[in-house]
Amino acid sequence: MNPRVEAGETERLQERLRGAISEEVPCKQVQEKLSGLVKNVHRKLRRKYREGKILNSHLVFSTPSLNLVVVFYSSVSPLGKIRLLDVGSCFNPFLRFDEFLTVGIDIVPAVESVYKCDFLNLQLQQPLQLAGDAVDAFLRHLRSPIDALPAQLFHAVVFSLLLSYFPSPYQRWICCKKAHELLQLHGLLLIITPDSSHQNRHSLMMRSWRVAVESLGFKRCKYVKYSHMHLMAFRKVSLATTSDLVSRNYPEMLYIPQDFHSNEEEEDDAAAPQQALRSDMEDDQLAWGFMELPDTPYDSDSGESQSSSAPGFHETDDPVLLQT
Ligand SMILES: C[S@@+](CC[C@H](N)C(=O)[O-])C[C@H]1O[C@@H](n2cnc3c(N)ncnc32)[C@H](O)[C@@H]1O
Repeated sequence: MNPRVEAGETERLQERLRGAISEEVPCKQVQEKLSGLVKNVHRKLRRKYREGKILNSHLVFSTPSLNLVVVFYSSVSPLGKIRLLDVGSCFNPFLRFDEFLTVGIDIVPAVESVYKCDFLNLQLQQPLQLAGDAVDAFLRHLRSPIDALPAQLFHAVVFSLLLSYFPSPYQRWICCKKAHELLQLHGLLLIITPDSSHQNRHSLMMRSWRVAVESLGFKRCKYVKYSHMHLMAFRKVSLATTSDLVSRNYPEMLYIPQDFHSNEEEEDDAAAPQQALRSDMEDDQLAWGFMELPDTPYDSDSGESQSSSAPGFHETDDPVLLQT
């Protein structure tokens, strides 16, 4: 049971969910607009990074996840590259890592190497019946825009700062479901999602996400909380999803605090432009908020602090990784 769903709240949530589903098509234009706005912030962040003012947020966030993918697959697939799909890739940050055959997709790509693709509307096709080399060749010859991909194509799918971008839990759910279909059995889904609170205030939310994602046929094998970030790795352990999807309302378990803001609150925000405008100093502070130090993780899901100083890679409960 979703811990946030109390008596009487279920109906309201279902109402919102129904609204979100029916609004999906016009939503595309809104998302493209939103995406443009976010890209401006990213452009600013990258400029400041180049000027030496901040670290590259993506690389800092992603390092532990990269370690996880590389360690995992070096045992399973010693030959060939790790086929990695970066959804909402923006500027293709994984391209520079030799270990990966990276496919970056985005609804509004910021660089030419990223393929244009609306992941929510991506069509899934039958898996390719090809040898590994031929699958790699297929990926190297993709053309933009991508409207469809074969199932079971990738070793890893990355959602870095993607899920919280969507305005409805149902859309986050669709993303996780597509990731499950696109992954080979034992493949990894890596989710990196921001958290406004550096305490473990949102640990119930993360537990809720875990239940929802696992119901699709995943098993969580890694979780790290940085002060303003959650990193989760899920392994695809089953080709099938659970059969009680509807009765358990799993999609709504992928909630974020903003989902519970009322329309009035949203309108108040929109009607107060001077509050939304930030000074350069506030922008800098925001940028610093994106910067994470990889040596201060703690597991807010268990309530335990992780004291190891190894930068963000502490594997304790993944049987395959333990064998390596
Ligand atoms: C917050 S940015 C994250 C960028 C990058 N992954 C990172 O970690 O820095 C979210 C990205 O998701 C993209 N996006 C939003 N909706 C999408 C969709 N339906 N399909 C593909 N990408 C989408 C946006 O264009 C944006 O580039």
